Amino acid sequence: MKLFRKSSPPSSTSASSGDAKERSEGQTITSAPDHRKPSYSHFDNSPYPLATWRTVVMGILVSMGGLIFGYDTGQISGFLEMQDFLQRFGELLPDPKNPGGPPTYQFTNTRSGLIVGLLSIGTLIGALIAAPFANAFGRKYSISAWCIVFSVGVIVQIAADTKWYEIVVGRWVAGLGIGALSILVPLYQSESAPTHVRGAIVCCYQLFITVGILFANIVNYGTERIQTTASWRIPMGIGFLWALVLGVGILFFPETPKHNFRKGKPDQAKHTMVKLLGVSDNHRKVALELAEMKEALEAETAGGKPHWWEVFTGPRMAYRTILGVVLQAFQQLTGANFFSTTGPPSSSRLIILGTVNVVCTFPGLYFVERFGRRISLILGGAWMCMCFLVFASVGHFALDQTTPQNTPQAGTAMIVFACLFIAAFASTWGPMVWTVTGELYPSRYRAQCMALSTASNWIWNFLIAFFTPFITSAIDFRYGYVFAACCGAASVTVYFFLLEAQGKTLEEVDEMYTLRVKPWKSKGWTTADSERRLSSVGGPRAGQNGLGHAEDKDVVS
Ligand SMILES: OC[C@H]1O[C@](O)(CO)[C@@H](O)[C@@H]1O
Repeated sequence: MKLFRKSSPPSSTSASSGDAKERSEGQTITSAPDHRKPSYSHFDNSPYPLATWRTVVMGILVSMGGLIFGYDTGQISGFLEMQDFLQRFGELLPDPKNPGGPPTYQFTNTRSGLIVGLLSIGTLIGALIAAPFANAFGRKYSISAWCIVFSVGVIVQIAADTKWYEIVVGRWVAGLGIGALSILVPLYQSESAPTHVRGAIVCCYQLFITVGILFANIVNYGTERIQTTASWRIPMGIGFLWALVLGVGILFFPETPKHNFRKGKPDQAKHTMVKLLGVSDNHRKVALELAEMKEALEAETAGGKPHWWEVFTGPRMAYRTILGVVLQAFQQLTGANFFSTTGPPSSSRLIILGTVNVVCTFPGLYFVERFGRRISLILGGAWMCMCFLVFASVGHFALDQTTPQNTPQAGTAMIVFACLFIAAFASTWGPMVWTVTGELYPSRYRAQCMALSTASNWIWNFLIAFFTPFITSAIDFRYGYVFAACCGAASVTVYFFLLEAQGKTLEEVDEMYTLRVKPWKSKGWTTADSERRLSSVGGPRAGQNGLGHAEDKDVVS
C-alpha cells in the first residue's frame, strides 16, 4: 500500500474533455484569463501521508457514535428474553406452550412493540432536530451534548424497577441521542477528513455500528443465564462507556474546518486541515481547498440568511435532497435487517450474522476509495438482488416450511445466500450510503439535508421492522422478491443520479451537481478552476487574505 500520496500537479489544463463539454452546458463558471495564471511554485506541492495519526484517531473516536447506535439496537431483543427483565416489566399471562398450566411472564405484542419501537421514534425526532443546534453551536459541542441526552435515557432505563413505561421513556430519550448522533457523526467526519480518505473515514461509522451490534449480542449471550437484575443492567450500563468516551473525547478535538470557516474562523479551519492532512502551512492542497471554501462562502453570503425551504429551491437542491432521502430509504429497503429480525431470536445465529457483518465491512473501507462510490453501490445492489432472488426462490419452492429438517439442502443454500447478501451489504450499501449522504450537499444546507436523509433511514428501519412479521405470514419467503426488486432499483438509481465524489473536495462535488455533470461521466471530472481559485488566495504567507497561520489551540497536538 502506498504510504504517501502525491499532490495533483498545478495545471490549468486539468479539466477533462468531458468536463469542458459539461462546463459549456453548465455555463456558470468561466475560466480565468491567461494573464491571471502566475506560477504557484511557492506553494508546497510535496506528497502527503495517506493518513496521519490524528486523522485515524479522529475517525475512530467519532465513530463511537456508531458503537452507541449498534450496541443499543443490538441489545434489546436479548433483554426481552431475559427472566429478570420479563418478571419486572412483562405481564403474567397464560402460557401458550402449556395451556391450562400456571401463567408465565410474557410481553404482549403491544408492550414489546413499544419497548423496541419507541427508540426508533426517538431516533427520528433526534435526527430531525439536531441540524439547527449543529449549525448554531457547532458539530463538536453538539456531539458532546447529545451524548449527555443519550446517557440520561440510559439512566432512566437502568433506574427502572418494575414500571415498564419507564423503560419505554428511557428508550425514547436514548433514541433522541442516537438519532442526533446518526447525522452528527457522518457530518463531522465528512467535514473534517482529508479528501482522499473521506469515504473510508465515514465508512468507519457503519463499521462501528456493526461492531456495536455484535458486541451487544456477545454480552447478552454472556449474561442471559444470570437470573438477577445484573443480566440486563450490566449490558445496559456498558452502553454508557461509549457515550462517555465520545462525549468527553470529542472535546479534545477541533471543530470541523467547514464549520469554522463558515463561522468566520478561517485560521482555525486552516490549522485543523494542515494537522489532519499532515502537511506544511503553505501546502497547495490546503490552499486550494480554503480557496474553494472562500468562494463557496462568498456565494452563500450573497444569498443572505438560509431558509429551510431552500433545501428544495437552492441550486440543484431538490435533486440532491430527494436523492439523499431515496438512497437512505434504499439502504433499509435492501432488506439488510430481514435476516436478523426474522425467526426466533437466537444468540448464536445473531453472533454468526453479526460477525459476517463486521468482517465484511472492512473491504468496504477499501472499495470506497479504490473503486469509488458509484461502481461499488451499483455492483453491491446487483449482487444483493441476485442473493435475494435465490433466497426467496429456494425458501418458497424448495424449503419444507413446516418441517425444514426434511429439506436440509434448501436450508443450507438459504444460509449461504443470506451470508453472501450480508457480505455485499456490509461492503457497499451499509457503509457507503453514510458516505455519499455526507458528500451530497453544500455547507449551507448540509446539516438540514443530512437530517432529512437520515430521518428517511430511521422511518424505513421502523416500517420494515413493524410490517415484516405481517408480510412474511402473508407471503412467506416471496417477501424476498420485494427486497430483490428494491436492490435492483437501488443500483439503477445510483447509475442515473449519483455523482462520483471519490477524491474530490466537498466544494468540487457541489460544483459538479450545479454544473449538471452527467453521473456516468462524473468519475473523471476535475474542476477547471483550481488555478483561478489559487490566485484568489495569493501566496502562502501568514495573514494573507485572512488565511494565514492559525492560532487555534483546540487541536490535539
Ligand atoms: O446503517 C445502519 C444499518 O446497518 C445495519 O446495522 C446492518 O449492518 C442495520 O441494522 C442498520 O439499520
